[in-house]
Amino acid sequence: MPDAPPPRPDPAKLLDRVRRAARQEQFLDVVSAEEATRRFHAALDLRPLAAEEVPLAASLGRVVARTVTAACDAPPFDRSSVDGFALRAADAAGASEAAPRRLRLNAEVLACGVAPAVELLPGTATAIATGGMLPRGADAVAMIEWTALEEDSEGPVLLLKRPLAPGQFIGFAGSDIARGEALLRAGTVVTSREIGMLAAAGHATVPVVRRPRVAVISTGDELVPPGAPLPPGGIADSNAAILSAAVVENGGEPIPLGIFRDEEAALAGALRDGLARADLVVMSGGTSKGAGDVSHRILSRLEPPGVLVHGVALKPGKPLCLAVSGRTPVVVLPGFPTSAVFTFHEFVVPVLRALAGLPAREETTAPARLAVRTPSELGRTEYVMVSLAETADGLAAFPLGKGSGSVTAFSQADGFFAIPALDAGADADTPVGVRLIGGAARPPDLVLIGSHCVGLDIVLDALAADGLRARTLAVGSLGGLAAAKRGECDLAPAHLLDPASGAYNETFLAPGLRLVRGWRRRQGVVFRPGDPRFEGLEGAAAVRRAAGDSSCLLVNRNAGSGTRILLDGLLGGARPAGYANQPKSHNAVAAAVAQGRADWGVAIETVARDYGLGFLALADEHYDFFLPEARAGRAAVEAFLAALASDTVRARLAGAGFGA
Ligand SMILES: Nc1nc2c(c(=O)[nH]1)N[C@H]1C(S)=C(S)[C@@H](COP(=O)(O)OP(=O)(O)OC[C@H]3O[C@@H](n4cnc5c(N)ncnc54)[C@H](O)[C@@H]3O)O[C@H]1N2
Ligand code: MOO
Repeated sequence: MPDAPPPRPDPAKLLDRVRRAARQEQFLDVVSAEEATRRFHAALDLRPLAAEEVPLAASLGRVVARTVTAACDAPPFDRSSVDGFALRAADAAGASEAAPRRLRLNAEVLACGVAPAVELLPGTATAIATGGMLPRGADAVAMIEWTALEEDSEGPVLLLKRPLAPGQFIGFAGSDIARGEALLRAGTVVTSREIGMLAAAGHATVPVVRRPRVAVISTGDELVPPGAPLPPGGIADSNAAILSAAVVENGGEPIPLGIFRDEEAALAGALRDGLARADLVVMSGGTSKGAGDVSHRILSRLEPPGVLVHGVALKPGKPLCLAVSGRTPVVVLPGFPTSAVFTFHEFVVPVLRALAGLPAREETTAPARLAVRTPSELGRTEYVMVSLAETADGLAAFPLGKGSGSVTAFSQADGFFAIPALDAGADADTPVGVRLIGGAARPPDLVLIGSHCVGLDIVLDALAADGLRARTLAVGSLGGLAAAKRGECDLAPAHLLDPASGAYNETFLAPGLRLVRGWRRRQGVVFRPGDPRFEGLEGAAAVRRAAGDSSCLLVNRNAGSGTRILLDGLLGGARPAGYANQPKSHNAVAAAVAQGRADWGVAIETVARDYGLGFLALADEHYDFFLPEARAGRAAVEAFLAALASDTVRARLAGAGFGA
């Protein structure tokens, strides 16, 4: 875990934002998403790129550029479809077990790949294998099982015991594929099946649409390549990774140009490079800055028509910039990862697919009911990422509530719905149409809504090993309890302390709910190891001491959390320095202490250990599960309960620091 000092804001960026806000001119001209698309498409040539001929082996997933006709027949000649004897059907007329027809056997055996040399004359037969080429004169094949062989003075004789119809057991030339027939049409995506057909019809190569090359540029002084150590304030460049992969998913070929600082010459060079090598240039970051900033100055020097849109009335995605240099689209996506990927899918993917010759992406909308009231910003169409859960009355949509900066929202969401620009929000129970992302996924076997705990991953891993897929929605203990009461989940994990009784969870039980015991989590004071203000103290004493030391900065927790209730109880009305800093998770508390932005806080022991922090125990909290009676009999719920009770899972929980 990082133990970095606090990130330093880029003063130039901040100043620029302040100036812009003061001038109230954030963007050139904020337009609707429809208008943005109209302007963009009007300036582009959206026909598929030119064709290129590629070897069959390289054609998988490519888009056929023009109609491909069969170069030869399949099968290429009339052939036998059984092992037996080629003959004339007329010679088999009236044949039976009792009165077999006698045919003279020709001195030729037509194995596969043998060109017949002997013409089949009336009254004769030629041995032929499955796939063998029919000799001239033959019009049917008798299965070997219907025949017997004899020898007379003139040589071998075939006894045929059944009559045959003309054409019987013959696969005629061109009956599967006829030479000149259209095999594949433009726009077909090549799969293994198409490749087999092309090979059979005599093609070693196939004409496909050239893949649009997309230059991907990340901008930002804070960015580092994924996996590289994060300096203070550093952020992994996830946009380039997700955008490059999405380019491939939509028929393009990414050209990752890397990370560029907000430095005019370097960025201008990267853009020139992108324009020279690619059919489309996608940059991300630095676009919400006002006129006069680096990317703005660079884009203003594009060939006409240049910048078409800067600012779209939607969320996420307001600062999107759409430009065209000559015929090449240049798009600057917002830096925030959810905004970047969302606007990429809305504005860039349709262009990319058109250039790649792919049909527009299929979109499925599922009707659902909004689970909780969701506020939204007036003046912008807001797209809300949601997870779906099945209930007795259809689907319930849970907003992920992670914001534009999230790197997980787009991959964890099942879809999104829109709140119109003129609404300030949508009430709970509003019917919404959820546009599904990534097609209609199989619904999970088990839905857990409530508080998250790393211990839960241990139980769910055991279920996954048995092929059961669980979905967890972290909405906090109270949110989970409400969802359980509404029947929206199978289990609601919670750690709710009743301050009056000191008991966990029990007193929150409601009719129709059952309480399943989970595990205990040790809560305690976290501090940087070696800090003499804490080392060696007992938990409650450390709280008292720190609360009385104004140089000792606290990181608190949000109201309503079990941890906050515990801490408030111990503080007995004291308000130590830092009390107003109230993040919503154990990890945020640990990160603040580890990075030196605070000196102490209260978190669970496993998290303290993960961040390499010192820990002084305060209390054991119970992490349990509310189970709606109506869901109790479900096989996946039974499996969860069995896993929870199993020795292996219990041992793993204990190993991770969770008590029985
Ligand atoms: N005072 C105002 N502040 C902001 C406004 C505003 O109107 N007034 N707009 C907000 C909106 S909306 C968005 S969206 C963001 C977008 O800002 P930028 O496009 O200028 O992006 P940056 O400032 O460069 O970065 C924002 C954020 O995203 C992270 N980032 C950037 N690139 C990447 C990358 N390649 N991989 C991962 N993460 C990336 C960056 O570190 C920042 O945290 O601005 C709001 N602010
Ligand atoms: O438009 Mo920004 O994308 O709201 O977050």
